[in-house]
Amino acid sequence: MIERPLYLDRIRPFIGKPIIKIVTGVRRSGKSTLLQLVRAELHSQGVPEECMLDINLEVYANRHLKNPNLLYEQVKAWADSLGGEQGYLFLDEIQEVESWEQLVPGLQTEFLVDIYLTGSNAHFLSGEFATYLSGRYVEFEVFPFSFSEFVRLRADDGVVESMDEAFDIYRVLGGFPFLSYLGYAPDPCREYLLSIYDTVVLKDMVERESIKDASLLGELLPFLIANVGHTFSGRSIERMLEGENISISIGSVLKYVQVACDANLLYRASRVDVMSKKVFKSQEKYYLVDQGLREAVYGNNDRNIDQVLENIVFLELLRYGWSVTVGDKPMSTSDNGKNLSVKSDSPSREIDFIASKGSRKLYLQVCYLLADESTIERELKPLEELRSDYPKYVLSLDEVDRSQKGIIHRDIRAFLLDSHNLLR
Ligand SMILES: Nc1ncnc2c1ncn2[C@@H]1O[C@H](COP(=O)(O)OP(=O)(O)OP(=O)(O)O)[C@@H](O)[C@H]1O
Repeated sequence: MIERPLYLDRIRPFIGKPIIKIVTGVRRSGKSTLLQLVRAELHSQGVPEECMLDINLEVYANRHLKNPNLLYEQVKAWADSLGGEQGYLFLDEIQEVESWEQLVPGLQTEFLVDIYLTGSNAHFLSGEFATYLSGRYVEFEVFPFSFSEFVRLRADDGVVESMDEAFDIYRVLGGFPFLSYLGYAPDPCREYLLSIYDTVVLKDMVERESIKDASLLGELLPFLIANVGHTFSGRSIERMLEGENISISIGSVLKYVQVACDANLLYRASRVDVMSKKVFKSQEKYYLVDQGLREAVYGNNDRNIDQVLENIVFLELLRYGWSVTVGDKPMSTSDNGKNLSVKSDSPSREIDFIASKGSRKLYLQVCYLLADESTIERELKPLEELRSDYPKYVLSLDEVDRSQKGIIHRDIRAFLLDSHNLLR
């Protein structure tokens, strides 16, 4: 098991404080394991085992605890036994408990225990949840491994390889932690990733949202996954699917896309005019929570390398808490706006990502190789024309440094390995 300082550093200030800690994220991204890391940290600080109660509500042996009254009784018995010592309560897959959002805040106030919950995001979005827990929780979203976590895990597993070799695996198979147990062998990894995909679709989308036409969703999702990083509109998708004899209304497209976002499968980057800050409706781009899922569902990660690299950088920015939009028409503009942006369709005018975090901002272009003068011009020009003191990056797989005119060129792999310093 590798440490995940990216998340632990964020959770740490809240440990022992009277606020509920909720760990969300796509299935199998490492939420339960993160809670184990929190427990290990408490342990190393001298918190005795009996002061921690860990209940996984998906385990068969705990099925009776899905009844909130029985869960309440069990927590009460444990809390009473602590004789005034601080208790730490870990409830894994809390959505399994009926009306959990009514139970949990009461546990905190009645027994003064420090509470940690996990569940997939889709389950934390209900109106009920907001009513009962508003202002009483902090949320931490866990993503599959970043490239640097992936490299750390490979090193822990004793694998000796170059950064390029490691990245070639990562950009195809992605960062789901369990893949290391499969030795990153392509076929078993593909099967494993498809099983995650199927579970997310079935449990977090179809069942939860009571989607009647699951087969339509099954047709739409692979299409969206194939097109990550491309500009999207409900109408363009409707038309393209029509070409394949699939009939779907714009309303259904938009609804299904939202459901995929709620399930932490897709992430939206809206497009903004860098000058006016106007948001262009329906010209968004979507990215997938993990590029390995794209390879499993659609394939072609090797061929569609530009899209995959964009996806990797977008997710890295989210991991570090940046908000990301797509930037349009950056000609002769200055930048006081918030958010990160994506490319427009007029090549010389787009900026792949505008990322914002508090008062910080970054402009980033992502491409495979700055192979010729026209590519260099296309990628660098929009940044050159932007009058801004914020850092401007061009990220590619070139090893030759093409930094110029205030634009920092970085090898994507090196950027990702240094993101703890650059993006924190
Ligand atoms: N930090 C880590 N180091 C090594 N392996 C990990 C790490 N985190 C998770 N894993 C492995 O990945 C798999 C999934 O992890 P985990 O069960 O924590 O995910 P989860 O998000 O809680 O899953 P689910 O959504 O199904 O509840 C497990 O096999 C676990 O051992």
